[in-house]
Amino acid sequence: MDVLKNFKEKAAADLKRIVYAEGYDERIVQAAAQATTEKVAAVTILGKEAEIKATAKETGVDLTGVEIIEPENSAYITEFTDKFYELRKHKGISKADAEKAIKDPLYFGTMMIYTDKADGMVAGAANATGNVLRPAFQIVKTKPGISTVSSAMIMVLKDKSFGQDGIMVFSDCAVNPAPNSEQLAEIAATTADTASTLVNIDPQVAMLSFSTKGSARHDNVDNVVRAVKLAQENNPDLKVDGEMQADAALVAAVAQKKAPGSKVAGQANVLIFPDLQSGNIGYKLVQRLAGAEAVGPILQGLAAPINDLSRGCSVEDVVNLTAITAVQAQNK
Ligand SMILES: CC(C)(COP(=O)(O)OP(=O)(O)OC[C@H]1O[C@@H](n2cnc3c(N)ncnc32)[C@H](O)[C@@H]1OP(=O)(O)O)[C@@H](O)C(=O)NCCC(=O)NCCS
Ligand SMILES: CC(=O)OP(=O)(O)O
Repeated sequence: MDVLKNFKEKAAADLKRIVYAEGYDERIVQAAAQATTEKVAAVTILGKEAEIKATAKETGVDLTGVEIIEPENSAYITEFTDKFYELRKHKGISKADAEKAIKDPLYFGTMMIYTDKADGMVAGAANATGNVLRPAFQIVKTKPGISTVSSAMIMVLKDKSFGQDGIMVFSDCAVNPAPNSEQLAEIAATTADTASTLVNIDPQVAMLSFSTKGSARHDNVDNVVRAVKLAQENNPDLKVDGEMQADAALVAAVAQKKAPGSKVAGQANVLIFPDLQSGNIGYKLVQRLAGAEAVGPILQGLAAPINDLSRGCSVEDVVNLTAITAVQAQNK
């Protein structure tokens, strides 16, 4: 299964408008040209028009068909400022604070989505994750029924014996530093949904720990044990089990010894990490040491698709995440 080709084909079938907030980054300008040529999305770049055009010239890319908006000089400033002020005035912000925030391309781009001027946003090539997340949390907020936004990484492994034909989904690798049991249980269910709707995986969810079925005792283990119970109770049809170590989740022979009788152990294709330290470190190790392609982080649970890039991203990574964001917008 060529996952990324699938996303691009789906995106091209019903073109969505995706905003790039970081027009000052060369990779973003190149990606805008590529995504437009490949018909992955209709792209709007935010930033200084003269600078963006100069970057395009220097890097030899053609921006025909790409929309460029300068937030500071945009006709939308008053509308966006008023809307943002209404959304955040209970937090004590002034109109001047609202206008200052809205001139930041990350807030401006998020407000374009909120006001239906765009379908999704991709940012984070030049910004830390927190900067991309804050406007999303403050403006578009969560989908009905979801309280915690989290993230999924689609891992395309070289060894096709793992996951579903080498495809696995990891979470949470980007958002919640220390999820409690309720949040972990919700992250498990949301990630299973992402796995089935975005990559057509029949989810088998392992909730990871340094303990398998009571082999170790610690408060951190108890947090995962409670999360497993909640995830099972709240989603009776979901194949979810734990707490288990990564080897028990992935290797049938180990699963037989450590978690006999588990319907998930040994064949997990969705891995839920107990916290952000393990999740972020875990995906980067698999990416760098096992040569896996790591697509994401894809934000899940937001009311509209906004996705964060790693600052180490390539132009191809930006185009791939654009395709995924566009497909999320189609599924919205
Ligand atoms: C996500 C993050 C930016 C939240 O920032 P914060 O300033 O600590 O969060 P706050 O507690 O002040 O919350 C800000 C708002 O976001 C909301 N929020 C925070 N986390 C949320 C979540 N997971 N889902 C939904 N809303 C969330 C809060 O409810 C709050 O809303 P409000 O202002 O309307 O009351 C922070 O948790 C973070 O930095 N996470 C790690 C990101 C990271 O560095 N990842 C590693 C690299 S990918
Ligand atoms: C997802 C992630 O780790 O992002 P960054 O590398 O930008 O911190």
